[in-house]
Amino acid sequence: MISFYESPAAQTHTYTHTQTERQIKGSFLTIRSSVACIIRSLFSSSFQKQQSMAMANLARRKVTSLFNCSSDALRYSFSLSSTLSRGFASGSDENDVVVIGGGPGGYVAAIKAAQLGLKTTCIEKRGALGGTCLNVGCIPSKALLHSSHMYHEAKTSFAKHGVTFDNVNIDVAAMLGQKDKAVSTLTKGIEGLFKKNKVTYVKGHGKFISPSEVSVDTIDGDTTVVKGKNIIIATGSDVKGLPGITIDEKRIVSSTGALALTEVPKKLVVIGAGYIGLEMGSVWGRLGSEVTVVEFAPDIVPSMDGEIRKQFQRSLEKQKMKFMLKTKVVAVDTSSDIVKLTVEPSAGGDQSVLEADVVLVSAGRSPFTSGLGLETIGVETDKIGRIPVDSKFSTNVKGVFAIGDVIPGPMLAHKAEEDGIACVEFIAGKEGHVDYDKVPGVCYTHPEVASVGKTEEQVKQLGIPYVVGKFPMLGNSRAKSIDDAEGLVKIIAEKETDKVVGVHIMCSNAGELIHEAAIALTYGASSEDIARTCHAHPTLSEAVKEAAMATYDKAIHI
Ligand SMILES: Cc1cc2nc3c(=O)[nH]c(=O)nc-3n(C[C@H](O)[C@H](O)[C@H](O)COP(=O)(O)OP(=O)(O)OC[C@H]3O[C@@H](n4cnc5c(N)ncnc54)[C@H](O)[C@@H]3O)c2cc1C
Ligand SMILES: NC(=O)c1ccc[n+]([C@@H]2O[C@H](COP(=O)([O-])OP(=O)(O)OC[C@H]3O[C@@H](n4cnc5c(N)ncnc54)[C@H](O)[C@@H]3O)[C@@H](O)[C@H]2O)c1
Repeated sequence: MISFYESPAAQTHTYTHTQTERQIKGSFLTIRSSVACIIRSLFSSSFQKQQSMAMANLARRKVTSLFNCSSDALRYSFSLSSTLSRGFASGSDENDVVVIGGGPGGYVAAIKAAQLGLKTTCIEKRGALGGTCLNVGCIPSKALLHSSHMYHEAKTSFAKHGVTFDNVNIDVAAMLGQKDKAVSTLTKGIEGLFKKNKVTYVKGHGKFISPSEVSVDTIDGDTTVVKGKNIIIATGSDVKGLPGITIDEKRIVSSTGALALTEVPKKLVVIGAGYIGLEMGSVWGRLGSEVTVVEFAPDIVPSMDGEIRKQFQRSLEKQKMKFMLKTKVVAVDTSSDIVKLTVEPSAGGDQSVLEADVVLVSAGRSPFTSGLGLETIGVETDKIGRIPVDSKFSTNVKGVFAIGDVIPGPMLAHKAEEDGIACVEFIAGKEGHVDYDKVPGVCYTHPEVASVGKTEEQVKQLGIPYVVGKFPMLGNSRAKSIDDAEGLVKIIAEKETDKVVGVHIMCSNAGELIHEAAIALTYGASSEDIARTCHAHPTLSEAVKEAAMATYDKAIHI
């Protein structure tokens, strides 16, 4: 399934003012240096002539992108109207901005609002800041992924490097303790940032009583009313349950329970081969569980580039993860010590029974707005519970905004943060900018899989003539030197202009490598721009450069 996301802020603002200015400036600089190069080349060696050709090509492309972005600049200038909905507070109890929810969307929005000089209060009910991401999501899962990877490496790879020991054991309690320490350090850190930036923090459940008032049942048992000229809903998402399956967080767990299992289950069945299923399946698989993943769709991670996905699945299978694709769970029996799951083909057919000690339900997440009082003030939701917003993150109710997992778009922490910053910039009468087409996604398995921009399937569907350049990690000297050379870099560029439209990387540290691609896409770079950027040796990043060379010309080391 191909999904195209449209960022609210990208609907009218593909580039911010400064980006546009930089692009224009960059284009003129490139043209100037190209002209200088051409003049020089008339008198110089063939090497310099080649350089001038490249610069001329660069200039040609930059001019094309200059025209593209000048139309954005034009749109930008037409839409430069102040968006401050109800003015700013002046010395009263009323806030300029109230944020409901202290996750990556909410806490970042609150800090940014305070930095912009707005009187700001953030309401969070769980008693700790950081939302799903810090408390039961990104951070604890990455802590366990790291710990389990170290254990797995110690068991399977250290000896190859000459590091041997008599026995390797896993202490699950210590592993969970390390994870909890990472979480509490980070959540307390955000409280510190609130103090530093003078954000008022109210601990409790918030509920609208009017478009400018939120009643809060505090965790101390009191009730208070927080008033705001602008209110941002950043209440995030919650686990999407499946009909007939009751999550008890012991034997039938959501990601939250899977992050806190006190023993390694002998058999783990994962429902849903998305990010959570594959990351948490990897954690417990590395620690010794037999992992079977049941996926409704024909493929794992349906949004991933098809070619990368195939290699990724093979890699996970080598790690002994089993997949039952095009399969659905139709019944779960928990009446005995072993959980029994009845499964059948997604399209219907013969049933079979799977046994498990623990079942992880990871079939997606739903926007969370329960008990928020949206109906009291008339904020609309769509048929799957998301809050639709306009290009400035405003809901259908004036002065009420929404960001992060609770609105349409990728359910990712960094996207929620970008939403938060852009939303308060709009509230403050400035320009905000988020482009959902350039939000990187990373699956933190081993190898990691990271991508930004369009998949080959999407480019085909859009009918864009394209070229592909690939480079296998086997040809990368750093990957070989550390004996971790699984995977590849794949770059997709427009055939006519060489502009990069998608980058997909599978290798260890792909989640770090992807950001040079994100910058390339943001600045409208060509594959030649990436290839002609000097990359340090020996680094995994050289594989990105080589894939770029393979896109517009030829790679060297393959
Ligand atoms: C296991 C797991 C791993 C993940 N890993 C990653 C990852 O590696 N990278 C990534 O980018 N994303 C990851 N995600 C997704 C990421 O956690 C979310 O996209 C992100 O947290 C969304 O941020 P948010 O601010 O919109 O909402 P949330 O983080 O969900 O925060 C919303 C907050 O609002 C509070 N709240 C709700 N209602 C009220 C109310 N009425 N009053 C007061 N407070 C309220 C909630 O308690 C919550 O703390 C992961 C998710 C899970 C579950
Ligand atoms: N590394 C990361 O960035 C990261 C990590 C974890 C979670 N997340 C975010 O959290 C959200 C939730 O993650 P998730 O993995 O639960 O959702 P997901 O949407 O990534 O994957 C859910 C999977 O479950 C499958 N599915 C749905 N119903 C099913 C059924 N009845 N039986 C079998 N399979 C079924 C879907 O086809 C899909 O492949 C995602 O939006 C993701 O972006 C991100």
